[in-house]
Amino acid sequence: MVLLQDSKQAPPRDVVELTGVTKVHPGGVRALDGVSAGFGPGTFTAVMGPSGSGKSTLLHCAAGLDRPTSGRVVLAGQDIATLREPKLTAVRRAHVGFVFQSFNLVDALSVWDNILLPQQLAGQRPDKKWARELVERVGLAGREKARPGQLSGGQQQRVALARALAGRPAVIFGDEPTGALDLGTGREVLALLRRFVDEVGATFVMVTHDPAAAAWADRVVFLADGRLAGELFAPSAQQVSARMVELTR
Ligand SMILES: Nc1ncnc2c1ncn2[C@@H]1O[C@H](COP(=O)(O)OP(=O)(O)OP(=O)(O)O)[C@@H](O)[C@H]1O
Repeated sequence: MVLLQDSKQAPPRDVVELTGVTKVHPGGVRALDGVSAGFGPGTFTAVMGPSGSGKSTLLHCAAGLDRPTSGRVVLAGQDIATLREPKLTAVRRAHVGFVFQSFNLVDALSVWDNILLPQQLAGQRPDKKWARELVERVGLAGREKARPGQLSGGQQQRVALARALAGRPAVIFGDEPTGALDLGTGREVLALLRRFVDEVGATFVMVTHDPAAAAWADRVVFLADGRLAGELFAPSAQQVSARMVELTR
């Protein structure tokens, strides 16, 4: 995991840095329009904005799932905006973890094999000691042999979180990671995410529609019409809601 640097040293470089990122989708929709934003190591950022404001597009461009039309995206020290396949996939597999709303676990594999799968796909030797620690940290010790279908939604998302962290990625992106969970279970998953940021220095960037979920972040970045529309630091859910009301007016 990323170790936070001594405060006397220069501030740590952002693990992901977008500069003037514009994305025009096929059909001419300008989903992002000159967005510049950085995500520092050991930080938890929520990305919010009205429907269609460009949140998913931002996440996809920052994670190397999509290429911007123009601008730079530096991920773990490499400009990925112009990188072609299969190099882009290699960078993504080495440095990025994902947590999705729908968990995206492989039902034919056990919990343990799901957690190790991304490292195996990346051709890395799985770090089993770290994977065991992750299973414990997410509260699933003893359930390693279970299939995802035998687990509750909250447990499945905890497996997905362990899977995202198993390769010690520079950054983890979450697309509505609590969107399919009930309130209490969602809160448990967010508390876990928060602990991974605070205790092991993980870097987490999450798109959400939920002000209560965003309030777990250190920083909330707002988008409107594909442009940055301000940010709030360690806000309450009420402050996030108030800002969203302003943006949707
Ligand atoms: N693959 C695509 N092809 C064409 N247009 C797209 C594509 N993906 C997104 N768009 C358009 O780009 C704009 C931004 O979409 P995006 O999904 O990034 O917004 P969002 O803020 O994540 O929305 P939501 O909150 O509804 O998920 C929208 O107008 C959308 O219709």
